[in-house]
Amino acid sequence: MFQPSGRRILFGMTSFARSDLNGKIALVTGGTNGIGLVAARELARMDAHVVIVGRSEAKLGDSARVIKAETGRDVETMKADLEILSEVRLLADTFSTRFDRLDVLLNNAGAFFQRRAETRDGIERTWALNHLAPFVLTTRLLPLLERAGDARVVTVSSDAHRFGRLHWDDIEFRRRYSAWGAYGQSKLANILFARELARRTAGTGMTSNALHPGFVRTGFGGGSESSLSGRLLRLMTRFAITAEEGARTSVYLCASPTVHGVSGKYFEKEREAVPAPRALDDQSARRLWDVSEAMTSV
Ligand SMILES: NC(=O)c1ccc[n+]([C@@H]2O[C@H](COP(=O)([O-])OP(=O)(O)OC[C@H]3O[C@@H](n4cnc5c(N)ncnc54)[C@H](O)[C@@H]3O)[C@@H](O)[C@H]2O)c1
Repeated sequence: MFQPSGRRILFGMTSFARSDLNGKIALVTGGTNGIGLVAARELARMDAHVVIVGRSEAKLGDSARVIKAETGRDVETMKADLEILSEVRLLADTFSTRFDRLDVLLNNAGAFFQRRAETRDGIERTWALNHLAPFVLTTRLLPLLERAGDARVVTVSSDAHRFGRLHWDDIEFRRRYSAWGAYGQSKLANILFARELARRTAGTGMTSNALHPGFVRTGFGGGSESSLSGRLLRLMTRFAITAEEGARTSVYLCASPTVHGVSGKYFEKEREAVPAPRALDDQSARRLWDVSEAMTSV
């Protein structure tokens, strides 16, 4: 089992008073690129013991070296393709063998898919990666999160949730695929999931929040340049903020003392924000939990 070291560094990029995460264990999905890489680096800089998750061993190694070079901190890596349910479960089980608790879980990995495709499990990819993966990873890691006493689960949603709705009768867009429809639905699900997790863990000390990182210049939307919406997305990135800026709200929710005990909320620009009314619907949040359990309990 992991034993924390005793080193302290207090400097960095965030606008809130720097936290000391010495001895805390943080798991960051999508920690090899974009927002997740910056967030992982900042948590490491605050002395957390950080584990990054990615699909490629080589990319994980490169990212760990970058973080080490910039912070002096070692980060651990765990390989998993989060589109595949068995790999999400294996990741949670491997993590649970290595560590006896988890203080910070940053559900950050996500993507936009221009064309409909299914995973090896036969599940539509956007739904599998953006919603079912964080659902399975978090629920499977709940015993470790509970053991931490005041664990934080932070789920990266998007302002795109505002045009999303839950297509209960066709959640995987089998009838007619819309890339933005699928993405918006998954990001709405992120907020409803964070909210329902907060409700279920109320009073335990654990918190669960969701956020919009801003419009961020990252690898996001890569591979969709051939379509009109993909080209538009790439054009618009000129006006986007940097990954350094885009990681701020994630790091804030993972580490700031200001949000200690705050749960079930949605944040933008390091401030609580009001999501779309659909994202505040507790009945939908409960239904989503049941549907997600049913879809992943095979
Ligand atoms: N960039 C934006 O403008 C923006 C806006 C709103 C929300 N977001 C959200 O922010 C989060 C991070 O995105 P980003 O902008 O840093 O994009 P990115 O493409 O740079 O990073 C996404 C990360 O997810 C990982 N990932 C993708 N598929 C995976 C898989 N199958 N298994 C494991 N890991 C996988 C990638 O390796 C990468 O590390 C996403 O959830 C995205 O929906 C981004």
